[in-house]
Amino acid sequence: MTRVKICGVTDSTDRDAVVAAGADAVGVIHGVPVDTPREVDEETAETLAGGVPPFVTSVLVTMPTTVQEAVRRIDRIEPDAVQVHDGLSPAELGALDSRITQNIVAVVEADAPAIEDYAAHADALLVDSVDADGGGGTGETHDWERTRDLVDSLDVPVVLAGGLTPENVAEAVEAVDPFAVDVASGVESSGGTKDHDAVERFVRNATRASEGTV
Ligand SMILES: O=C(O)c1ccccc1NCC(=O)[C@H](O)[C@H](O)COP(=O)(O)O
Repeated sequence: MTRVKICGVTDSTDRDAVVAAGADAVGVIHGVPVDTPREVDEETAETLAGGVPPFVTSVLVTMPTTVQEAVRRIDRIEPDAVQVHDGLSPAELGALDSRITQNIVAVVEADAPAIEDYAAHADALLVDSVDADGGGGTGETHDWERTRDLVDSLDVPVVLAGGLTPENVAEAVEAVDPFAVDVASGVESSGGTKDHDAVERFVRNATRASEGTV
């Protein structure tokens, strides 16, 4: 069963629509030193994460430069899980793990070196297409074959992200068989605003593909 994370919600209307569509996880982006319409301020991140109901996972997506910075953010926002893009080494992820109760999702590029080191210090890996500044939300796909190899070889759950849409997610699920799929720009009507119909189609198409009912 492939789970679904919808990333980069910026208001409660979109958050609630994502939950109503049946997503397993809702991503809230805060503390990223890149220009993105999906980032919210700390107070909004706290409110959005706090409004995610039981049995759905709130995920803080962030790019800390130190463990201390990450801990402070997580303590304030109190998400169910944290997704760390860039900035922290595998050893620093291990240090972070010892200071928080949340699961850590480490973001890697499919062809990055030392992926096994990140896997050893994280609860899950998210394989993404990353821009020059290390940020996500690129809308670009990457080599799904490589991600499929990681699914087969690693012990941790592997999440597929990057350029997914309601139209290609079924093919992606069939090709990679990931633990979860993740999307941000592919289900938007404009930057930072979710298209609720696209969110529903994404969740439906991912779920049906993983159940083999496409
Ligand atoms: O989405 C962003 O703008 C972003 C910026 C900086 C760090 C992370 C970001 N997104 C994280 C995600 O988990 C996205 O869902 C993932 O990168 C896929 O994005 P997309 O290709 O737009 O579906």
